[in-house]
Amino acid sequence: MKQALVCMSHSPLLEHTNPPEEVKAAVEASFEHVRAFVKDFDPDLVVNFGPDHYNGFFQDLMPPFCIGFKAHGTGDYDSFDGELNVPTEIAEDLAQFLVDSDLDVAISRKMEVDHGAVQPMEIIYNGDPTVKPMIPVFINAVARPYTKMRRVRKLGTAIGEYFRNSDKKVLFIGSGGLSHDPPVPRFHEATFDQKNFLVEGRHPTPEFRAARQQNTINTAIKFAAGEADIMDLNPEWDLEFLEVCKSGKVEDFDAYTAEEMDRVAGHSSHEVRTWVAAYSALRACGEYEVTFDFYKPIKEYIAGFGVTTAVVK
Ligand SMILES: O=C(O)CCc1cccc(O)c1O
Ligand SMILES: [Fe+2]
Repeated sequence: MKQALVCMSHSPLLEHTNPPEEVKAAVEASFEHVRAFVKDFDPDLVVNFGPDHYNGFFQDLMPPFCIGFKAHGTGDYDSFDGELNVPTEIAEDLAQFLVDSDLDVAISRKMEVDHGAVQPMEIIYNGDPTVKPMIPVFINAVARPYTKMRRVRKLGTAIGEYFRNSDKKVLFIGSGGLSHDPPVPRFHEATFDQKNFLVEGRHPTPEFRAARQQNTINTAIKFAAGEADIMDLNPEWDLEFLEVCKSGKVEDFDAYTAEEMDRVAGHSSHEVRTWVAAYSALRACGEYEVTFDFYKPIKEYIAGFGVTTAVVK
């Protein structure tokens, strides 16, 4: 078994809000399963498909995709703050392969990644995402225009092709989703100050960051109480998406459009793009089997919370 996958929702609220005990226990049990799965697979290398929430990427220069040659964590919500363990030469070679495959990706030698990118690795490796070499692949999930899902699938497929015959054991990670609508400003609906933040907000003051995070926490608490002004979770949409993941028919992801996702699954449902890339990468390595899946809509986390593992058959 040379390739495996973990796709899971993330939420910065895991440590900040309080779902019922049985919900917390079920989520923790799913994390425990993922840890055991990865321990057993024992990857040599991780390819981490992650979104960003205006901590690393802003609208001064927003690429659809970016391969990190070097990267560090921004430490938002007490997530990992420091240099990540990126195998630069492999990342460079991968980027060349992608361009040669007609996939014109951006690259960064100083990529900043937030909780959305590092949380699965932190969960798997008890808080330390540097335990294994990791290539961070950024996928825009917050700023229009969104690439077609087909392009995300093609990116994932090409990355899978790159690793298909590698002698390294590769773990593909997708982080985010499923349906959810946390309070991330959207440019055309934003106030003057929010617009300024979306363009110029890199490296905020500690006070600004704390206020922003507190606003998300307050929204989650209100949402759980049925009082927040954000879109509801959509378990039906989530379960359907999980069925596509399980089917192995990654072309079926192409039918998802940004308009419909915004309308029915919330403005951050675009984070499932990371799953589409990861599942497409795995599929390019061979027929796969989903070996574990967990799902619960969790308002306290503002997330249709899904966790899956898969291996090439
Ligand atoms: O910090 C932010 O702007 C958004 C935080 C956030 C909240 C709930 C679910 C998520 O996936 C997420 O990222
Ligand atoms: Fe997120």
